[in-house]
Amino acid sequence: MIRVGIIGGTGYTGGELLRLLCMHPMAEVTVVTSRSQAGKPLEAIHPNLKGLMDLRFEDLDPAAIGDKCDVVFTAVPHGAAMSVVPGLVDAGLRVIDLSADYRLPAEVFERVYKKKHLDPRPNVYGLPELHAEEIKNATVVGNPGCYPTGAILAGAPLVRAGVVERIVFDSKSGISGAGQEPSETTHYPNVAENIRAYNITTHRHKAEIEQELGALSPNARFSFTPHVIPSVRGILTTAHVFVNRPMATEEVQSIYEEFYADKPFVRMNKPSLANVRGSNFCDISFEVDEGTDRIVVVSAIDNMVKGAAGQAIQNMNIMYGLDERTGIWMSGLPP
Ligand SMILES: NC(=O)C1=CN([C@@H]2O[C@H](COP(=O)(O)OP(=O)(O)OC[C@H]3O[C@@H](n4cnc5c(N)ncnc54)[C@H](OP(=O)(O)O)[C@@H]3O)[C@@H](O)[C@H]2O)C=CC1
Ligand SMILES: CC(=O)N[C@@H](CCC(=O)OP(=O)(O)O)C(=O)O
Repeated sequence: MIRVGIIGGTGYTGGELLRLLCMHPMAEVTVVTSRSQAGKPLEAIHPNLKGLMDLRFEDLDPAAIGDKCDVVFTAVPHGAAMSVVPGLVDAGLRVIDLSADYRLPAEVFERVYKKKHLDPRPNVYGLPELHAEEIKNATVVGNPGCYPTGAILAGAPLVRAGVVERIVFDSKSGISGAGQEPSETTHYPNVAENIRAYNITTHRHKAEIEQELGALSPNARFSFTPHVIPSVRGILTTAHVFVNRPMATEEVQSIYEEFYADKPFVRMNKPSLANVRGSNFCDISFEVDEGTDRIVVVSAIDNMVKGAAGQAIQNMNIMYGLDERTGIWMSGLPP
């Protein structure tokens, strides 16, 4: 059994890690930390866990966690993770960080997040469909952001094929992406029956998209605009892909099928938030805009699963030599 710790277990992604790990046959959660709820049972914050996990929230003590765990998920805000990760690594633990602290090189992080990086180290970008080999042996994995997961998976096959001039990503997210702390933007009357674009040209996730897709084709250009929609979960991304030569539907289809041939969590399937809710799938489809230089690619993920906790468990499976589907394959054990 892999012994698992969760730092920040009261939050949305911490709760989602707990929900999914209940179903993992090779992992056992042994420690869950919280600054605000230490001493209380998990079900005080996550009533869905009643009768499933007999644990209490604890204070964060890296040495004690080192004795009780093999791997730790840090599910805390940006900037907070890099304060705790060095202590966890010193205690002999492997870390999968759900925040943005280990996704970008320190100098890029400092420019984008306008914060000093306290723990610069080579980053392993935890998108298994692109980086499984590096993830296998990593000590610290930077789990991707939710928007970049849907955007990169939508664009990567055509970008790697060398046909892309430019992609404009237009993404719509459910409000759980903003975390459990209430705010004016998450207040029900401001979300219900409403759609809002924000950080229209400047969202911090553009740097992750540029890092990953730019590595596949250095001259391609990328734009990204996020929106919040009145849903709790899910991100639908429409990628307007401008290509440098005419392409037939059959050619695009075979580029996607080949790229994702052995990637079980990416399905060529009509994307809708309902089809991926609660699952680790990224569904993708496309349409060639005949007579123009545009191909429209659409992807859908659950931001809390493939965009966060599910992908983090997929990374853990790869780090421990398990089938990457273990515990997160909806029909139980992989065949
Ligand atoms: N929500 C989503 O869809 C996604 C989120 N992420 C990222 O994952 C991380 C967690 O997100 P999410 O679960 O939504 O966040 P939440 O705000 O829901 O939860 C974060 C938890 O971290 C703890 N915490 C808050 N501040 C600090 C701090 N300074 N030091 C230590 N612990 C702290 C809090 O628990 P307590 O006060 O009890 O200690 C809180 O419950 C974030 O970095 C987020 O950006 C990534 C992908 C998707
Ligand atoms: C709707 C919403 O507010 N979304 C968040 C992204 C959440 C996320 O998962 O990204 P990180 O892991 O990088 O925080 C935002 O735009 O900041």
